[in-house]
Amino acid sequence: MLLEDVVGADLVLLEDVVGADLVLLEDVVGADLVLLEDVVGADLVLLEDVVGADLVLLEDVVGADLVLLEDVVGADLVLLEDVVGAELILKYDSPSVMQGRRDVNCVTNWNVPLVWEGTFDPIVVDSIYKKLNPRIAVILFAVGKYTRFLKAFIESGEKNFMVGFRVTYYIFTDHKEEVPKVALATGRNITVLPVPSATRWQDVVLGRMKWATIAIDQQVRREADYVFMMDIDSIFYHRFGAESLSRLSAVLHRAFYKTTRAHFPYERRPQSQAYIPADEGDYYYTAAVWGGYLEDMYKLVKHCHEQSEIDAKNKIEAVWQEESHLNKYLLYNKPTKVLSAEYLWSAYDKVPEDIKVVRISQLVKNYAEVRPNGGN
Ligand SMILES: CC(=O)N[C@H]1[C@@H](OP(=O)(O)OP(=O)(O)OC[C@H]2O[C@@H](n3ccc(=O)[nH]c3=O)[C@H](O)[C@@H]2O)O[C@H](CO)[C@H](O)[C@@H]1O
Ligand SMILES: [Mn+2]
Repeated sequence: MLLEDVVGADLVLLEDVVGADLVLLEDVVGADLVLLEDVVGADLVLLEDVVGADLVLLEDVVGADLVLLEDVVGADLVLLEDVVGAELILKYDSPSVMQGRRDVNCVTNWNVPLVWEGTFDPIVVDSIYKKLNPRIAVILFAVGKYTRFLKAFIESGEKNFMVGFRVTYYIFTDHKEEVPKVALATGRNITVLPVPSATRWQDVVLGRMKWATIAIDQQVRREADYVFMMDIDSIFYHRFGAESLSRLSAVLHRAFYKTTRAHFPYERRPQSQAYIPADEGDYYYTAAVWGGYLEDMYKLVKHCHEQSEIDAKNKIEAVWQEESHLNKYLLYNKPTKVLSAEYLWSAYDKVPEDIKVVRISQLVKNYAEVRPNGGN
């Protein structure tokens, strides 16, 4: 079975290929979707020079000795589902020491990656983490009127967030009846957790540190290897994959990544535990997307919760609530990966030249209408 020089098709579909010795797909250029399904009994399944496909999906490949992916370039995602019994070999161009992004810095001054589109091969990265098959928890809050954001967040997450990995969305809400039924891929789940209603939005955002600490202690620790914390008022538009994983990964806030510390909205009052002196600071990180190894995340959320309790006793609330405490923590406990603002953009802002893809973006919302005490 041979398919060669397929150029410009939207969909290339090979289904129910039974009993062929060799299944060969070669020079498939510009297809949106390349789908190989129910290939039974072939000795060798070979995908070569598949260029520019959005998604390459191999499903139910049974009884092949070898599945060889050679020069599959530019796909956002290569997904192998129920490929049973075959040895998988990935072949790709030799990585270059000389070529790469030149328009942005790709490493921090403590020598960890600063992740941008073009600094990693998504297929190679995913295949590394696939072997570990990590369980990924996403801790979310949908309190009060914010339940309206759940459906689009999860539906778009299913298409773009850690596709092919095991993911559980832990949703803290005071309106569990408003959690939508969303079709999830295999290995993916939703767990709903109760949280009290709030009269101040500040209590919800700051309280995220407390409830995450409790949830990890009581449940998540047994069920996940990595934890992400995310705002719910966002939509995924593009791949957000295993390149984001590390012990502690934080995202550059889109509004401040081109400025210097003098302009960062850190907590500058020494009375708060989140205080950062004027001549200190690396980056300004958003509290709307961040993640890491479960125990590293636990230490972080617990510490920030305790710091905010001390603040409360002293009758002070950090200027940007949990985000201020997060920034303080990350200044003295450096993240092991820094993700560019691709990992959280906003519909409020134009996308500049250096942001090649918007992976997830905050929605425009009517703050006064959606928050219990209005305003921002
Ligand atoms: C891009 C960015 O930097 N975002 C930060 C900014 O976001 P925003 O101004 O977008 O804050 P927000 O209103 O989205 O609140 C943060 C999150 O808390 C939850 N929520 C909030 C209020 C409420 O009544 N119910 C509810 O469920 C919900 O998950 C929401 O997404 O300011 C917040 C408060 O300082 C947080 O630091 C956010 O991370
Ligand atoms: Mn938000």
